[in-house]
Amino acid sequence: MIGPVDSSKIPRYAGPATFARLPRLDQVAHADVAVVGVPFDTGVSYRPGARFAPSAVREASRLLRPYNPGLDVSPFERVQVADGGDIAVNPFHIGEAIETIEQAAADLQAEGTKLVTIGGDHTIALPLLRAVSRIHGPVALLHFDAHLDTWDTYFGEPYTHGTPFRRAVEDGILDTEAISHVGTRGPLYGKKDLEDDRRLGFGIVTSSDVMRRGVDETVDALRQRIGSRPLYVSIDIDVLDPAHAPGTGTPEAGGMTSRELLEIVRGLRGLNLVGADVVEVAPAYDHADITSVAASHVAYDLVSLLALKEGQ
Ligand SMILES: N=C(N)NCCCC(=O)O
Ligand SMILES: [Zn+2]
Ligand SMILES: [Zn+2]
Repeated sequence: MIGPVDSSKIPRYAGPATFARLPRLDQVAHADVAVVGVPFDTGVSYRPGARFAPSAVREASRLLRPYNPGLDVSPFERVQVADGGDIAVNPFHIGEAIETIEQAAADLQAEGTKLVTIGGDHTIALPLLRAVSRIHGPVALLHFDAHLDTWDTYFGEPYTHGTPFRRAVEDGILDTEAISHVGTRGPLYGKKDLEDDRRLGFGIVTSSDVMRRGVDETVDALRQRIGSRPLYVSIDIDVLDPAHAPGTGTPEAGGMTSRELLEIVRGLRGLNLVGADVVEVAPAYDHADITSVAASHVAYDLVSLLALKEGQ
């Protein structure tokens, strides 16, 4: 196993950044888990800039340490984890970008590598789900987000960051017995948004539900719905309150704390996780790397969950 650069020997701020100072994919014979950037933000409806998230999150991940006490695992000793670099996506053509992302993710997964991707805007969840469903069939989905992202079109366009999960249901790549939004809040276009969303099969745990029920009850309910199904986790960083994640494109007041999000993610231990993404970090709106640090820690916990599962 090739682990991260030892920060007790080489200062953690030295050298080019890979996620958690891990080796690059081309420096290992095989990776069980890869962290891959998808610098694409052509699908946004408001503030742009998520294309810069992969490099900002890598920079913010320099302080991650190799033992994860929250999950009692040293993920980089348990399985080979590597930084897969960025997928080179066309910023001028959303349709082509979606195809490139699906193919790149499918190629990596064909080698037996599980992916944690760093967006990019939420458009990228669609091709990533398409790629995992090629292997696993329809997957359960846990979607952490202030937004539903099940709207139909924006300006007549079907592929945007507000529409990936409607397209995914239409594609038949989600197991609609087990798809949930977590952290939903904020104004909608109309009540119909919620009716359409329910008709697609989604369950909703709002941000207020999390606050009222607490982490443990929330986790229990989510786990029951998911069972042993293959599970994909998509985390829009705007699920966090703007106080915890100012650096994002469509912020909504009244969100979860980063502590709540991390605890819920850790509560997914033992489930059949097959892939995950962390999207919508927009570094230009960030302050003191608050958002990139939160995203790097969430990604670290997702990698740890995969390491626990893959290293069995
Ligand atoms: N941040 C994501 N993924 N979607 C937000 C879309 C909200 C809107 O423009 O109405
Ligand atoms: Zn969102
Ligand atoms: Zn979203």
